[in-house]
Amino acid sequence: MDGMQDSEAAQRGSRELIYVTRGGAGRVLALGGLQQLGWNLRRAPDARSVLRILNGDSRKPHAALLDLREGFSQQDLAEFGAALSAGNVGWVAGIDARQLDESPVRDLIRDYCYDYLTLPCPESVLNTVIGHAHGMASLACERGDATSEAGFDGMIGESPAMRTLCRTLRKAALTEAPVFIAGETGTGKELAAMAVHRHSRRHAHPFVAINCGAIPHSLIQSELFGYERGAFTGAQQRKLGRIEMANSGTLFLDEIGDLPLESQASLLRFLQQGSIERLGGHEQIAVDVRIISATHHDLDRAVAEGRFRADLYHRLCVLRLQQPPLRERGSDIDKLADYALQRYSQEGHRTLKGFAPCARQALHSHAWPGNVRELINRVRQAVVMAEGRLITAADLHIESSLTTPPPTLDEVRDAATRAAIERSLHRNRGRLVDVARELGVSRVTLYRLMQRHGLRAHEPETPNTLHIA
Ligand SMILES: Nc1ncnc2c1ncn2[C@@H]1O[C@H](COP(=O)(O)OP(=O)(O)OP(=O)(O)O)[C@@H](O)[C@H]1O
Repeated sequence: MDGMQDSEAAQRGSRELIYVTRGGAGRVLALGGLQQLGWNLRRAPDARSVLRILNGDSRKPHAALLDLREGFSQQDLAEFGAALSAGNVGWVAGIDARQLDESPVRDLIRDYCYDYLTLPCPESVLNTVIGHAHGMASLACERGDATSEAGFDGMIGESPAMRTLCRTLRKAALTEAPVFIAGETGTGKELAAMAVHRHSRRHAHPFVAINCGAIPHSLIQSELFGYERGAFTGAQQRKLGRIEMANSGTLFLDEIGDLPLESQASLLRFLQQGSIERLGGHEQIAVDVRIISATHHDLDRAVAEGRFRADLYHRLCVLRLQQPPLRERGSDIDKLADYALQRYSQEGHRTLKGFAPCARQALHSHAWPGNVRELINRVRQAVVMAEGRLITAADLHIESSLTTPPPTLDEVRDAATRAAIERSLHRNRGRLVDVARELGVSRVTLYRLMQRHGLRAHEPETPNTLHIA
């Protein structure tokens, strides 16, 4: 541990305070009074030291004071992201007033901090503000413990993948950083976004969702930014856009990958300026929203292919979460099925007792391309259609998957080998020497494998020949 620690206070179960500073010993001494107030003070000069402290005790709530008055370059600030979103920490930035004009400092405060203070300030003020930050971090921990059985904020699931996700969601709720949720359709991205909002300090303000993929391109600008009366034919009165409706709260941009390039530029401008202009309006309107975005498309690929702006991508993907597909969530499938049965049981005409063994087996052999949404819909339909006391695989309409047995390990290995050789042949334009080298096998082995998998070596490509007429 760097710096000081009041062991007496620690024994009393004092509150943890991380003090991040590049200032001299005097800075730390100036906070000495806080130890008497029950703070266990630990000094960290950089992001790595913060992570080291949190790794030791990641579940415990901490307050942290990030004293930005001296010694931090822009690069240092950029590197703080991971540390500022780790653990259960309520961050408070300490700055001198002029620093509020510096956009890296403003961004850091807005995205990650519970509050900020201009330093120096009276000890009582400091104690109150970091006390509140610590209180918020403690609340997040309590929620975590209380909901570990039933999932996070209504999200059913206790699989390792869901536990990891819920831990990350709780941390995300403690910050203001833009969150990007990736995941297949129906995995619960919107539910996760609502959970972050409800557990954030914006919870008393609106949560506004917009599905960028479901709105015609010609209407998306007016949906997002609103319009003034007379802005276009048919605009008979002023209409607020979704961004403005979400003021002080959270805006959930679903299927962000479908946002047309024109709207991407306008959204980026809004994120940079913190203000919007309604269509047909001339006034800049300041709007304060936290952005959570999601998509089931591969956004990295969309950036690489020029369909999504890289600068907007970096603005949106500060905290990146991955929503696991249902097929990777093991016993969560049973829990979700039981939950859906309980929820919709009154819709059926007879009292159902649960799932027959064949239904349980079917639930686990199905690939769930539509994930949780598909599972809920199938159970709901089965509740209505079931004729016995137990829901069967046939009631769920997934019996066909039972007739296809899952692949054996040998089959999986064979398929992977064949695919790897095919890809390498393609990459190396059929040159077997290079394919063998790339795959780490001898040429003889490669021939043998190709024969076994029915692969033919096509003619290696020769350089283009120039024909002169
Ligand atoms: N863990 C969960 N516990 C309970 N219900 C869930 C869970 N995950 C998803 N659901 C339910 O599944 C349905 C689909 O969830 P949601 O709309 O959040 O998915 P999505 O990933 O945003 O889908 P899409 O990509 O199609 O927009 C909703 O009815 C939601 O309530």
